[in-house]
Amino acid sequence: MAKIKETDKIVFIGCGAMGEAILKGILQGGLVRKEQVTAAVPTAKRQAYLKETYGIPVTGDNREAVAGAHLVILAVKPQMAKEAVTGDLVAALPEKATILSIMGSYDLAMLHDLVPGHPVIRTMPNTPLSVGMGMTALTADDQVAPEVLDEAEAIFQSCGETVRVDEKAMEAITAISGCGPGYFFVVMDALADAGVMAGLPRALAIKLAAQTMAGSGVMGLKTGLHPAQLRDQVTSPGGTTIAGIKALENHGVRGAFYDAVQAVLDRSAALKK
Ligand SMILES: NC(=O)C1=CN([C@@H]2O[C@H](COP(=O)(O)OP(=O)(O)OC[C@H]3O[C@@H](n4cnc5c(N)ncnc54)[C@H](OP(=O)(O)O)[C@@H]3O)[C@@H](O)[C@H]2O)C=CC1
Ligand SMILES: O=C(O)[C@@H]1CCC=N1
Repeated sequence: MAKIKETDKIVFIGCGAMGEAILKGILQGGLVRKEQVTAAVPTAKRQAYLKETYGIPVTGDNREAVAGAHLVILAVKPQMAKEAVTGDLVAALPEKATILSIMGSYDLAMLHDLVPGHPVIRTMPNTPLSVGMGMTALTADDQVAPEVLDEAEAIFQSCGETVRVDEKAMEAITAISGCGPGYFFVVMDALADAGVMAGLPRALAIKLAAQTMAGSGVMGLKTGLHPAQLRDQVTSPGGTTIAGIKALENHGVRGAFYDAVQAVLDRSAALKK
């Protein structure tokens, strides 16, 4: 894993759910010292929380935050990008600063318009980053120095897996791993509800559903087997699991995922306009 120089300053513009997950990962993983990191968020409450929890410098002034920055992580909602990254902020950026965006539906061309003249990296992380199990895709323009891209990848490797991709894959990746935790929490909640219906206490039903999802995911990763083979291992002929799977298929579970992914692609395209 690439190292980040002790003299390099990393700045978060916006530090909510995802920004904090990345911040926690790089501090806990020892990738950077807390003195190297600065966060800029507008509300006093969030500023106080980040300062107290992580001991990092925090400010409400985005321009002040980027002074001396090596890497600027844009972790605001895409709808807030133009408000957060004003012309004044761009003027205050050090000439060599690289911009790393985690904003969904914000492509490299849009990033170049936002931060003209700076190398840009586009990423799509996900919330399991906060427990060291993230999945992050990265793509960059050819202005990004290879060592800076390595450092950017190291940030996300400190809290999960990474993959470098062509930009054209980013929207589909958003629909699978970026939004995926949302789908799986719906499934977890639904399975737990069904357990409650079958008479289990709520806390036990949630634990059974969550550990089963986590264990199945790890099996998929560790065995390298096709999901259909893993499903077959659970499914005795004439047994109980196949009865449950038939009910799921009757309810169109596969079609529901095709539709979910298509809905994200459509929404992403609409947001770009
Ligand atoms: N959540 C997810 O699963 C994923 C999110 N993303 C992307 O990450 C980005 C952030 O999402 P998420 O963390 O969920 O959002 P949050 O709403 O949790 O965080 C947004 C942050 O931006 C700050 N902010 C708002 N306006 C400004 C401004 N003008 N200047 C500086 N900071 C500002 C907020 O500050 P304050 O707290 O003070 O209001 C907050 O800290 C989005 O672009 C999203 O597409 C990508 C992958 C997954
Ligand atoms: O819903 C969103 O906008 C972000 C993008 C990927 C996951 N969450």
